[in-house]
Amino acid sequence: MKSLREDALRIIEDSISSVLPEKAVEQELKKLDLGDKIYLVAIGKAAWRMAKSAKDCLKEKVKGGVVITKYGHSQGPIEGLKIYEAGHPIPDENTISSTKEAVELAKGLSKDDTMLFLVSGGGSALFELPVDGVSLEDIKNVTDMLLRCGANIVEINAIRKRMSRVKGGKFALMASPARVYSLVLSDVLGDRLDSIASGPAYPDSTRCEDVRKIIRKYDLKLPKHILQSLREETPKSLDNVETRIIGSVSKVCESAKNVAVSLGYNAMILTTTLDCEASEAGLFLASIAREEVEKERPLERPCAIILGGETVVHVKGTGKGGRNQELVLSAARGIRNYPGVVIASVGTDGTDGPTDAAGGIVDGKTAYTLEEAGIDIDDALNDNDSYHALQKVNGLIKTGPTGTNVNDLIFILCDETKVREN
Ligand SMILES: Nc1ncnc2c1ncn2[C@@H]1O[C@H](COP(=O)(O)OP(=O)(O)OP(=O)(O)O)[C@@H](O)[C@H]1O
Ligand SMILES: O=C(O)[C@H](O)CO
Ligand SMILES: [Mg+2]
Repeated sequence: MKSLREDALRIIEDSISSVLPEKAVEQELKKLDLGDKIYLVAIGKAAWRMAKSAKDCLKEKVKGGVVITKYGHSQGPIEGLKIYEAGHPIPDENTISSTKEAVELAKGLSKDDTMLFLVSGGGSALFELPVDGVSLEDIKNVTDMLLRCGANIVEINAIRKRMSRVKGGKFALMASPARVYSLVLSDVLGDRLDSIASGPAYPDSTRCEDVRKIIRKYDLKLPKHILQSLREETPKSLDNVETRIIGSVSKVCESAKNVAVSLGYNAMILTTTLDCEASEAGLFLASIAREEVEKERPLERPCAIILGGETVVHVKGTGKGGRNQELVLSAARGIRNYPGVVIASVGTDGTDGPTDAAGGIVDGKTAYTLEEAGIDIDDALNDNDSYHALQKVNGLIKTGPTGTNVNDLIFILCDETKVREN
């Protein structure tokens, strides 16, 4: 063990590195025998990096492929693969033209071929070919409406799947009789495989009646021809697909736990689906930390209590910040004068809200130091200005873009300092 802060930063660095797409793809491919006629399709924000790693591992066994990622996310040519960039979060013409290439490739496969399908978050916007009677313009309009209405990703994607010829398991059907191996980097809490990138190669668990409920719940005003497309049911089973999750918030949490144990902490994972309001989560974490110091539970100290998830912020102020920064700033109020406690929270993609920080870190001195500097934490939270407050107390964590995206890692570290200081 070093200082709580140093250990916290080490836990963050090592656990994020365990879910970098390159490493995760390589580790999984080493375990699989995909034959020597492999065709690759990669979609999502991590598509280029996943495809590069796969090509480096499988070399000339890869006979061709298509990579579709967000503008600015590809890093040059990969031999033998076609690389495309397209619109995100709203699809555009390039989404359609590059998806057509992937569809042509899939339809041309025979039973001796294998498709390696690499999936990451953002895939819903980047991989799209509308069903007959639905235009790109329709897809753009409905996507915009869905992103604004407050529906969650499972609900949004239940609708997108039905307007699409490739989502909701339909892409895997096109590749039949070839086998499809799908490696997935999850950005959906609970790792619902049919929701991640709208599950192009996974049986859909949502039904048309769910879609009707979602339309009513958010009072969506959709044109008749769109409603018509939403009546078509999606595949409920696929017999040519195998799927592995190679990165997720659960994996980051497991890895954080292992690093904490190796540094000498007793460690546990409390949840991997934290999804409440960020400032409430901060207060809750602070109360757990106090329980540790005062009552030595749930773990014996020194200890690490680890959570994964994605909290939400209803932005009302005009300040600068992100959900992770807001969570720890809120927590600082509850661990005031507890010297043996640190609470940290980071987005694994290295970006927390519209800021250059990945998240934040606070300890028992943070609240006091802010007061000395004339900053009121409640005022800062009300103005959603966590960035500037944390900046004053060396509380920002900056990693730069990490190249992965598997939600957020949040944890408490407690050492054996017995008492609360006054
Ligand atoms: N001043 C602020 N304080 C706190 N949170 C904010 C502030 N401004 C924006 N946000 C939050 O930041 C969120 C966007 O953050 P971020 O870019 O990390 O998104 P994301 O959900 O991680 O998306 P992606 O999947 O593209 O990584 C918004 O949903 C909003 O709630
Ligand atoms: O692309 C999507 O649908 C989201 O990123 C969830 O995977
Ligand atoms: Mg993010």
